[in-house]
Amino acid sequence: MAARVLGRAGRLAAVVRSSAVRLQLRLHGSAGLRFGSQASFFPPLGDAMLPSGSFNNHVALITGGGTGLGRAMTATLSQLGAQCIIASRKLDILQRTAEEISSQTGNKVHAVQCDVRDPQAVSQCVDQMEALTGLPDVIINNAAGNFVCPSERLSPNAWKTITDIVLNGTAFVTLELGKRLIQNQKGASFLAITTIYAESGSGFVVPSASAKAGVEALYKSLAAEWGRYGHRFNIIQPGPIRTKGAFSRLDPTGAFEKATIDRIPTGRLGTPAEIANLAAYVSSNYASWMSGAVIRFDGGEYVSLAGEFNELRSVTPDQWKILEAMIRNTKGS
Ligand SMILES: CCCCC/C=C\CC/C=C/C=C/C(=O)SCCNC(=O)CCNC(=O)[C@H](O)C(C)(C)COP(=O)(O)OP(=O)(O)OC[C@H]1O[C@@H](n2cnc3c(N)ncnc32)[C@H](O)[C@@H]1OP(=O)(O)O
Ligand SMILES: NC(=O)C1=CN([C@@H]2O[C@H](COP(=O)(O)OP(=O)(O)OC[C@H]3O[C@@H](n4cnc5c(N)ncnc54)[C@H](OP(=O)(O)O)[C@@H]3O)[C@@H](O)[C@H]2O)C=CC1
Repeated sequence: MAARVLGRAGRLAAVVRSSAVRLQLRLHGSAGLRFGSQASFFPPLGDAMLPSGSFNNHVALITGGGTGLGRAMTATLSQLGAQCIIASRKLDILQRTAEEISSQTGNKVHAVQCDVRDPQAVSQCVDQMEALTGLPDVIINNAAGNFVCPSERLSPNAWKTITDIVLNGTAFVTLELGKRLIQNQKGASFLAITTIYAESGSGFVVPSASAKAGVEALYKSLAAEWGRYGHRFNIIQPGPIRTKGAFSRLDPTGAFEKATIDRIPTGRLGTPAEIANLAAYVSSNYASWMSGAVIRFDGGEYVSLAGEFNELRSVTPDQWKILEAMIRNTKGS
């Protein structure tokens, strides 16, 4: 019996060896299980998750709240009762978003122009906010700038532009509000939106990776320092979620979308409504014991990219029979 199995394994191994070049186990080819079909196991839900009224009597500031993920977070917080202030450079876009969300939720959304790179503009934005709503209970640092670019093509101003928006902008908003909140003895939840590559680093988005890593250090540090003032600091690292702002600058031709989805274990991109629900939870009183947390929200993309053997997902059951036979057939080292 054992001899028969070994004989069969030997023949299978010979087949593998003789066609090694042709077969190459097609690790990167289309012979393996197609990824993406598993998305049906993980359908995104769009409704607000928290009980209605969870943010009644709360004021929330969302930077970059006029578009993309910031807009979705604003819509969810507003639906849950918050009075929101959205701030960024383009007042016309902010005003349109504010009107649309207000008319849907019945809760006021204020639009305030602010370039977060300019500390004076940030201070004026907070003045305006204090006059409109008072100081906020919830601050979401979501504004960002990014584009893919080989690092040897980056000018000093390109580097400065991204790091100014992402790291300095987040710091200016956080410090200005933090100081005023401390002075007024008012607690607050601060949330920063970073990326999964803030942790790993990534080529071709080096200013963004460096600045987002700085944001994470800032928020973890302040979580430790400012808990005594009633302030919580948390971080969400999103994986790919389709927005015009991100995809037009990171994958302008759409050439990388399929490969991106193929490596995500849940088989799909995230949705703005999903991250909005997470941001709402983290910013709510239901999460009052959460501080200093870094929450990766990426459908499994990070671990999928990290594991050295994960490409073996492409090996078919028939190929596994051959591989297993070869491995079992090996004697000694
Ligand atoms: C499906 C697969 C792929 C998708 C993967 C998706 C997710 C994976 C993880 C994603 C992480 C996402 C992180 C993000 O942050 S996405 C957010 C993107 N949104 C934005 O960027 C919105 C705001 N952006 C802007 O306003 C501009 O793009 C800006 C950042 C360039 C800033 O605008 P502005 O202040 O007007 O700056 P400019 O004067 O235009 O430029 C300043 C400086 O930069 C140089 N520069 C601009 N663009 C490029 C480029 N494409 N390449 C190289 N250099 C560039 C520009 O020339 C200036 O430098 P000078 O030296 O010439 O002065
Ligand atoms: N979508 C994705 O797949 C991912 C997104 N992220 C992060 O999510 C967040 C939202 O990105 P997303 O919604 O996709 O992209 P958007 O481009 O839609 O959002 C970026 C926002 O930042 C604002 N902004 C840019 N520069 C400034 C500035 N100098 N001052 C004030 N506001 C500014 C923009 O408004 P305006 O132009 O009016 O200033 C815009 O509303 C970002 O932090 C991004 O890094 C992270 C990982 C993945």
